Amino acid sequence: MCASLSYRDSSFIKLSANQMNSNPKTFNEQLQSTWASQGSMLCVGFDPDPKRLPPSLQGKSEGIFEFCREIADATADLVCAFKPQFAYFASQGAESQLEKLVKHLKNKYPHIPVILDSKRGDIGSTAEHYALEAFDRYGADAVTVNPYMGFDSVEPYLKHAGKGVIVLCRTSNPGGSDLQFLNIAPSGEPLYLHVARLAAEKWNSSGQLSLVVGATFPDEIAKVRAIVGEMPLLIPGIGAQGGDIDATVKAGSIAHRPGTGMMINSSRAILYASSGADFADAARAVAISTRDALRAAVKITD
Ligand SMILES: O=C(O)c1cc(=O)[nH]c(=O)n1[C@@H]1O[C@H](COP(=O)(O)O)[C@@H](O)[C@H]1O
Repeated sequence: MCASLSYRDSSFIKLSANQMNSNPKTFNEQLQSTWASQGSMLCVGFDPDPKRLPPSLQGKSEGIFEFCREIADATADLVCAFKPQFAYFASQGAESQLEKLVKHLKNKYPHIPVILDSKRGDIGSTAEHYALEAFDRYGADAVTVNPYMGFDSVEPYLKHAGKGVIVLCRTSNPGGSDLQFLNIAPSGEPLYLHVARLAAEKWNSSGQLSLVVGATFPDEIAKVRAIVGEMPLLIPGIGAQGGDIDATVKAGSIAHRPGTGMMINSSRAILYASSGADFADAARAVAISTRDALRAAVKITD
């Protein structure tokens, strides 16, 4: 973006409308497109904690929506995807604000895929309804899913052609090791690698799957990448969780396609860059520096 053009200018919005004409259909196609057109692997996450909203929005009837909309408008040219976190809305009874946010994103930035992070996992008949919730009610392009109840709990999401299904593999939290690092019979490999292998070799005939691997575990990202080929990876854990950007990008890169293959998420470090009235500008500044650090890491790796 040229220096004189602000993200608040109408010509900036027209740029997005033009990109709309070449809006590809599936989640994976959208990602391939934003990796290229935005030159970014940054995913901005919306985790709107009511206690951390700027004073002007606290207690306001649509304060959560307004906060997220401002951040989205300030960062839309910097991201490959957006990721609203369901619990932050549901805990406040703010589902209608989540619906409104996704509508805003899809109307104004139809080229940017929206991931609903709800980490659902249940028996097939119930999973069918979680899939309807994500794709029909909220209009998300992709959803995070917990695979630890097995394939019949993942399959209902795959029936929604073209939608992305992002399966937890090696999560970013320390406690993920309690189960995901356990070596399992007969191969003796850790459970998370078994999940990666199932995803790559058995579950992905429709090409809709991605995997979650935490930036806090770069060695594990590399092991997963070696198994899954070019499958997209959602990588949370930079920013507030302290994951190393250079190590993450090195580990998750696809050798012959630099700058693709990863949605590297940051939520709190961007959302709460300032607690004052300048929160959107401050979020933009951190998003720019994060995107640029990711770009620089791609150059080192290339
Ligand atoms: O699926 C996720 O998005 C996710 C998986 C994981 O392993 N770790 C993880 O932090 N997340 C989510 O990614 C976001 C990380 O937020 P920050 O730590 O604030 O950047 C939160 O919404 C988490 O729920």
